Amino acid sequence: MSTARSFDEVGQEVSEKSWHRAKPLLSVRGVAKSYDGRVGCADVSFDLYPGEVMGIVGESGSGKSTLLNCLAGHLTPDRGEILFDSRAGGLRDTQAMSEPERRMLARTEWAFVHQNPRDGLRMGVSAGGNVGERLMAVGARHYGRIRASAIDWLDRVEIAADRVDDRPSAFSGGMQQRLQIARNLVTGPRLVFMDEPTGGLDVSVQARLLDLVRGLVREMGLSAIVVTHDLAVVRLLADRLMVMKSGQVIEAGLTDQVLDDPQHAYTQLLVSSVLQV
Ligand SMILES: Nc1ncnc2c1ncn2[C@@H]1O[C@H](COP(=O)(O)OP(=O)(O)OP(=O)(O)O)[C@@H](O)[C@H]1O
Repeated sequence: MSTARSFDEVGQEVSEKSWHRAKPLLSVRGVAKSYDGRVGCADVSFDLYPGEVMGIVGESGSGKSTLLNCLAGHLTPDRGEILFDSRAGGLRDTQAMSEPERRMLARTEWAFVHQNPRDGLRMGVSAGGNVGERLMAVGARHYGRIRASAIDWLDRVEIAADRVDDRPSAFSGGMQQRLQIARNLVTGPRLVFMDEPTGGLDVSVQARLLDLVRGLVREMGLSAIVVTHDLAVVRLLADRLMVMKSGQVIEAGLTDQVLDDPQHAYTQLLVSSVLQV
């Protein structure tokens, strides 16, 4: 059997190596998930590099959430492989991990920002408690330092220190979302999954939140996977983009390239429908 590779394969490998100069943080190969025969997502493969933000766009029902939940370990794919280059144990097959190992990964190296802050916050616990308990979950014990860290993180997400003892239910939607982000980032994760992070917010609140997220992602060198139906969100946040339709990735590439020169008719429709608004 010949082991020779085509010119394209070698060229792609060389250009990826020189472009990223790093090992992928997350490698996804052939991930598929169906619900009683209905396709959720099918045969999705990509690499995510350290410090890179990948956007996933597509219309409602195209499989974005199914894919994100498979990647984050909330759903078990029917097929495929998800490898994560963990700080603790090097390259790990996330599906082969035990449940406690996966929970530890989710607390330390991963974060998940839900569309609805209520799904990612403890509404009965103070703002400071929401942030501080994440530090306690990874071993912090000194009350003064935990509270100081919590106040520092509230400041980073533009929540005044005098709101530290208020419950999230006393916050606006935008503040709740910023608190959810603080709670997720306080432990210094490497990979953040975001499901429609600006969904359900007013346009002006969305813009401010996006600016904040973009600043934090850059400052912390985070890798992120952002699911959205809003092309403005990916334009601002994502380095690369995958477009999904009926569970399949139909187009992928650098965000500006895909949005400025969409190749697939469906992507062209998505882009032009936004331009007409
Ligand atoms: N729990 C479920 N049971 C059965 N079918 C499901 C379930 N969740 C999703 N699906 C189906 O899988 C397909 C993909 O849905 P998914 O929610 O992943 O899409 P999406 O792009 O995230 O949509 P939206 O933007 O509306 O959240 C759809 O046909 C949907 O009906």
